[in-house]
Parts: sequence; structure tokens; C-alpha cells
Amino acid sequence: MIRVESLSRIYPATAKSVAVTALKDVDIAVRRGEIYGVIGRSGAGKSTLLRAVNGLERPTSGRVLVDGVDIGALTDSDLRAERRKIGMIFQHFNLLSSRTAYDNVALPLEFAGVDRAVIRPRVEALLDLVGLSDKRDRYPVELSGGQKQRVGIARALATEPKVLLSDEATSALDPETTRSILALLAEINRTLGVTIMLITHEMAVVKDVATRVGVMEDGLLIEEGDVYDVVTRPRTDTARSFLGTLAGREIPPGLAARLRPSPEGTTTALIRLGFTGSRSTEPVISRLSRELGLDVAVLQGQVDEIGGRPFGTLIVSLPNAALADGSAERFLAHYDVATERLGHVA
Ligand SMILES: Nc1ncnc2c1ncn2[C@@H]1O[C@H](COP(=O)(O)OP(=O)(O)OP(=O)(O)O)[C@@H](O)[C@H]1O
Repeated sequence: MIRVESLSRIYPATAKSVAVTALKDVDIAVRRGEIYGVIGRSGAGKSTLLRAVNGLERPTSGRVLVDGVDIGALTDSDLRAERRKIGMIFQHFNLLSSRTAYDNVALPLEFAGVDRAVIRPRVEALLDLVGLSDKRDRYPVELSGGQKQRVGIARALATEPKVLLSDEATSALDPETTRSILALLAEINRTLGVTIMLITHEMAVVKDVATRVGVMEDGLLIEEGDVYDVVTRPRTDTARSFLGTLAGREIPPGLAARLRPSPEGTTTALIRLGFTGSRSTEPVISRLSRELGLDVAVLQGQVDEIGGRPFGTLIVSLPNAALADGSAERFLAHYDVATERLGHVA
């Protein structure tokens, strides 16, 4: 549905600043009907990528095809028509404060010259879809952040787009509201079949709704894969750093402060274990302890799910010797448990 091909975007130098390469040779293929997440730190190039997909940004080289149409090659009037097939939602909602919820949702249809008789039932159905029928005559200032984003989603869907682009749509919302908005996006994807591309700096957002994820850094797509694989077996340090915020992965602060890179005196070794798939529920730790005769302490942990598939993370301490001779890691690998050495604590 969205094909990004060798896309580069260089912002030229100005009197006050040097040239910035915001995107370097990025290739992404978003499949029809999927939810694709793009994660990266501030400045990685995510917004530039999203703007290129809806034609707000012209590529320096490369191209973007949406449902087969080369967005960069369109004339301005063709681009305006094409954009009706691409809805967009924003971090700060971008609602018109002088218009009610109903009138905000109706706006893109008015711009498109749609007949009033058609607009009314469509806007009412959309407000119903996002759970805001009772707020139709409220102004944005009278709505909560989550309700404003629901209006934003209804407005984005007004022209019945095939693609919905989400630019940090939950970044201004609290965790509970974030979950409800993500659940709504998942429902829209499922029931309307709309392909969704979302950019975020939070792995929790990707984990909750996306099927695949691309990791961006310095304008490059440095890692890509199924969300489950990237979360459970990240290949780059950047992908790994985004996992820190997922429950169970973070080293408790008291422990982190005492962490040393090498064993000293009476320290024990700290490792992070990643459990995936069917073996997530096996009694691996008690077997490790019994069969290798090791004292194992569980210091932090959580078992979670991605798309209905279980994965778990545990931070455990082991005697240094069990790491030095590799026996513990060999034993764990046999059970498909990924291991990551974290250091040593007294
Ligand atoms: N209009 C512009 N003119 C010049 N440079 C720009 C422009 N827009 C973005 N940039 C630069 O391009 C790089 C990528 O910016 P972009 O906004 O795409 O990143 P991002 O990952 O979306 O970050 P954020 O989450 O902070 O928005 C940054 O170095 C930024 O300063």
C-alpha cells in the first residue's frame, strides 16, 4: 500500500544553518491492511518520512508510491485529490477551536465539495465510531485530550482514506488514554481495513498495535521486522535502547547504581533473560538451579504478550563462575532463552 523507494531528503543549507540530510536512502514497504510502526529518537527523520508519504515534503531523490501512485510526481491539484485517500492524525490534534466536534469532522468533506445531505450521516457515523456522539456540539476547549484525538481520528477518516498516518498521536496523552486511542486505531484497522503507518518514540505504542516496525536513526532505517522479533531479539543498540521502557526490562535503579563491568571480590553476575514462544511458560529457572547446582536470584521480571504471543523478561543474578565458563548461557540457549550480560553487583 505504501512503497518508499531509496528515499532521501536533504534540507539545503541556509544563511544560518548547514545542510541536513533528514532521510538517507530509505526503503520501506507497508503491506495493505497492516499497522506499521516507525520508531526513532527526536531528529531521526520520522516526521520527514511521514510528510513525504502524504506529499507535504518533496523527496530530494527516490520516490513514494501510495497504492501505486507516485506521490512526488503529482501536480498540486492531483496531490490535493490524492491526499483525500490519506488521513493524518497529529500529536496536538490540530482541531479548529472555532468549530464543534461535528464541524471539525465535516471540514474535509466541505473542502472536497461533498453534498450536505451526504456529509451529515457520514459525520454522525464517524462520531459514533469514535464514541463521541454525545459530544458532537462541543468545542475542542470543552474536550479532554483523548476526546480531541478521537475527533482528530474521525476527521482523518471522513474522506474514507485507504491509509491513515499517525504522527506521535498519543505522545500528549496519559498511559490509560494512550491505550484507549491505540485500541481504537486497532479497531479501525480491523473493521475498515485501513492501512496505518504510525511514528512514535515509544516502543510500548509499537508493541500494542503494530505488526511490523522500522527503527530509524540519523535518517537511516537501521532495523526492520515483525514487532515480536524486534522486541524479543533486537539487532541494534538503538532498538535495544527503546526496549528499556517496556515493563520488566529496566534494571531497578538501586541495582543499576551498584553495577560494575567486571567481577570483583564477592560480586555476582547479572544477566537479562528473554523468554519467547511456547517455552515462556517452562520452569527453566528451577531447572537451571537444580541441574547446574546454581543459586539464582530473580531481581526483576515480567511476562507480557505481543499480538497474543507470550514473551517474558527476567533479570537474575548468578555466581560469576557460571558466566565465566559459559555453562549457564549454554544451558539457557538450549531452552531458546536469549541472554544478555548486564554486569556484576556486590
Ligand atoms: N524544514 C526543515 N528545514 C531544515 N531542517 C529540517 C526541517 N525539518 C526537519 N529538519 C531536520 O531534519 C532532521 C530530521 O527531522 P524530523 O523532524 O524528520 O525528525 P523526527 O524523527 O520526526 O524528530 P521529532 O520526533 O523531534 O519530530 C532533523 O535534524 C531536523 O532538524
